[in-house]
Amino acid sequence: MTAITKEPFLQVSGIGCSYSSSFTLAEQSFTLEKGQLLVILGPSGSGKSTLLQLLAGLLHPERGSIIMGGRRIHQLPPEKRGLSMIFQKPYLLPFLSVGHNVEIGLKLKGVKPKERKAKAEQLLAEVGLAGFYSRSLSSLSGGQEQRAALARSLIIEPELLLLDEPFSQLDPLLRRQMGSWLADLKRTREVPMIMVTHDREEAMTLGDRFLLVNQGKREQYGTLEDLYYRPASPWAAAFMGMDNRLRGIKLGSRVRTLFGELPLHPSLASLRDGPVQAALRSEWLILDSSSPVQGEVRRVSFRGDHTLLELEAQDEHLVMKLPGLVQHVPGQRLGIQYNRDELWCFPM
Ligand SMILES: Nc1ncnc2c1ncn2[C@@H]1O[C@H](COP(=O)(O)OP(=O)(O)OP(=O)(O)O)[C@@H](O)[C@H]1O
Repeated sequence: MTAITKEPFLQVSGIGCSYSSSFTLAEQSFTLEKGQLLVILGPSGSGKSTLLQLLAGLLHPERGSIIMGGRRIHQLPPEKRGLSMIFQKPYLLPFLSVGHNVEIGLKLKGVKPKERKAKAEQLLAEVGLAGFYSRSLSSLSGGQEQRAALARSLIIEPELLLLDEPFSQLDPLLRRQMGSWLADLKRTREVPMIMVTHDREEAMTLGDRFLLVNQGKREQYGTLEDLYYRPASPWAAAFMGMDNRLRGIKLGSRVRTLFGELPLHPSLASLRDGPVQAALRSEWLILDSSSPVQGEVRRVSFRGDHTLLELEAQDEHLVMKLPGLVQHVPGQRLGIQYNRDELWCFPM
C-alpha cells in the first residue's frame, strides 16, 4: 500500500530576486501549515521585507514557486492571492471612521452595508475594540490603530497573513500586549502567518518556524530549539545570543576545552578531528567555588532580572548570565563550571 503524504498548506520553493546589481535575495524555500507562524529574522538590510513582498505579489519573483492551499499563486496579482499584509504603520484612512476603515475590503467586494457593519463589529470585538465602530481614527492610540488595521486585514478572511514588523512603532509594554494578543489570534483563527521582526524576544514568543536570513542568504531554517541550541553557523549563534566562543580540540566524540573534555553533541559526529570553536550560551555557565577553572571578573552589568558577568579565564573571554542582582566586583576571582552535558561546536 502506498503511504499518502499530505502536502503542506503553504509551499515556497526557491523564490528569489535581485534589485539590479545592488542586492540579491538568494532562493528561499520553506513550508507552513495552518495555524502556524513563521518568523523571518535577520539584521537590517538582510532581505526580510523583500521576501515578504515576493510572497505578497508586490515584487515579482525571478525564479521559484509559491503553492498555497493547492493553488499556484506566484504568477497572480496581489489581490488574487488570498492574503492580507500588515505593515509597520497601520495606513488607515483618516477621513473614515474606525468601522468604515475595517469594512473597506468587503465594500470593494460589493457586500451590502448591513452585512459589512455586522462583520466589522464582530472583527472589532475580536481584536479587543468592541464598540469602536463609529469612533474617529483620531481618538485611537497607536496600539488600537494597529489592531483596527488587523481587523481590516482579517475581515476578508485571508488564507495567509503577512506581517512586516507590525509592532515596531509601539512602546515595549504595548508591544508585549500585542504579541500575546496575536498569539491568541493564531490559536483561535488558525490563519497561517508570516512575520518579519528584528525583535528576538517577540520572535521566540510567537514563532513556530524560523527563517534566519543574512545578506540575502538563508543562514538557518528550523524550530526555535534548532536556532537556540543548534545554530547552523557562528553567525547564527551570535545572532541568537550565544555569547561565548571557546577554543577546543575535537578528539572523536569528545572536545577538550578549558572546562576539560566534554562530550560533543551527537549530531556533530561527522565534524573532523582537530581545532574547533565551541559555542556556549551565557546561562550555561555557573559559579562553582570547587571548579579548577578560575576566572577574573572584568565587568558586571545589572540588567534588571539578571546580571551579566564578563570574566577572563586561561586567555578565554567568558560571559555569564546570573539571575537577579549579584554582588561580585571587577578583580574578584570566581570558580566557573559548564552546566550542560554536551557541547556545540563549529569547525575552525
Ligand atoms: N526597491 C529597491 N530597489 C533597490 N534596492 C532595494 C529596494 N528595496 C530594498 N532594496 C535593498 O535591498 C536590501 C534588502 O532590503 P530589505 O528591505 O528587504 O531588507 P530588510 O531585511 O527588510 O531590512 P529592514 O529590517 O531594515 O527593513 C537592502 O540593501 C535595500 O537597500
